Amino acid sequence: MSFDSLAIDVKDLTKIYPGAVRAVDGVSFTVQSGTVFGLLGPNGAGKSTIIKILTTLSRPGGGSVRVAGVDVVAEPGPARRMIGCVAQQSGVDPIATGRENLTLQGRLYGLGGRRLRTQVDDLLERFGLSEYADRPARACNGGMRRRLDVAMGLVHEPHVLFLDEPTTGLDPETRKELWAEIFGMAAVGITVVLSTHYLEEAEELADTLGILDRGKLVAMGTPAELKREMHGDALRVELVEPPGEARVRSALSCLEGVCDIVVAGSGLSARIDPGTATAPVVLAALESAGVRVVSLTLSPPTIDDVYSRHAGRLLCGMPEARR
Ligand SMILES: Nc1ncnc2c1ncn2[C@@H]1O[C@H](COP(=O)(O)OP(=O)(O)OP(=O)(O)O)[C@@H](O)[C@H]1O
Repeated sequence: MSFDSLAIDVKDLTKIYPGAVRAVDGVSFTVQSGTVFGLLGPNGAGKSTIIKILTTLSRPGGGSVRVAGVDVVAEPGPARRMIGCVAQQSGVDPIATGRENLTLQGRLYGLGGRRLRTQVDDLLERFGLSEYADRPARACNGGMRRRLDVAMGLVHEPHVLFLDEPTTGLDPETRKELWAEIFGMAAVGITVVLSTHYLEEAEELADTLGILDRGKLVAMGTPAELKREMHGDALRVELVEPPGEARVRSALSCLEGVCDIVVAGSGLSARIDPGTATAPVVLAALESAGVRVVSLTLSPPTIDDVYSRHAGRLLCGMPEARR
């Protein structure tokens, strides 16, 4: 398949760090051009390592990676021209103006002359940065600086743009504006690879999601496909007091159609199938075990349920991921 349709092709990717840390353990996936791919996973799952390999900043231990048709290990130089990268840490020079930051970035890619000037002007306007064109970037607030970062990632017109947690720390309005930009990029054929801790953002933006856990790709599909794979309904129960996990598990784990039991404080969640028939059975079992219930809700699976199913062991390690 040509890179016109396949922007990323990763086969059996492995990276082992000293100390036998299998940061990436046999990961394979493809991303179609002009789509948004969201990479999710708890801390330490291997997201950054994969992004570093795909952007030529780290060499894989094994496997192959092609970005826009270019083998990133054999041809890192040409690969770099195909990709833009917006790291978590801002790459903006606070002393340089918005225009100087963009121009310098373009020069690093060998651009110059009228083409670069036009490109810089277009980006300043498109990202609402005209006001900062001739002012030092330190005058930008956090949201503006992030926009400038993203604009810098686009200055050489890459085929694939990598965004590592692009909206962390942004207010909701600025976050939504950046989402609109990301949709716009995909609409003009740029492939976007996004790593995020915000499940809502991943669901909203990504055409396809990959969920990583301990270096392995444990699930991949469109948000709708991933939710469909979850049978039954999500049950959420608010309890009068924290019940003790062992007590809840011994009451529920023998019931047919109940799985994925998670107890957190005075909250209990589980997957039940079939939903409406099993909910009364769960209530009765909790009551018999002396666990008092305040309320119970039943809902179709959400992306949070998908995530906790595949990578739930560390959900409490990334509380900001919950909506
Ligand atoms: N340079 C390194 N040397 C040794 N181990 C490393 C190195 N970089 C990452 N690791 C380990 O590799 C594993 C994957 O780390 P990675 O940073 O890729 O995960 P992540 O999913 O990006 O996590 P986070 O969301 O916290 O950034 C972790 O166990 C991490 O401790």
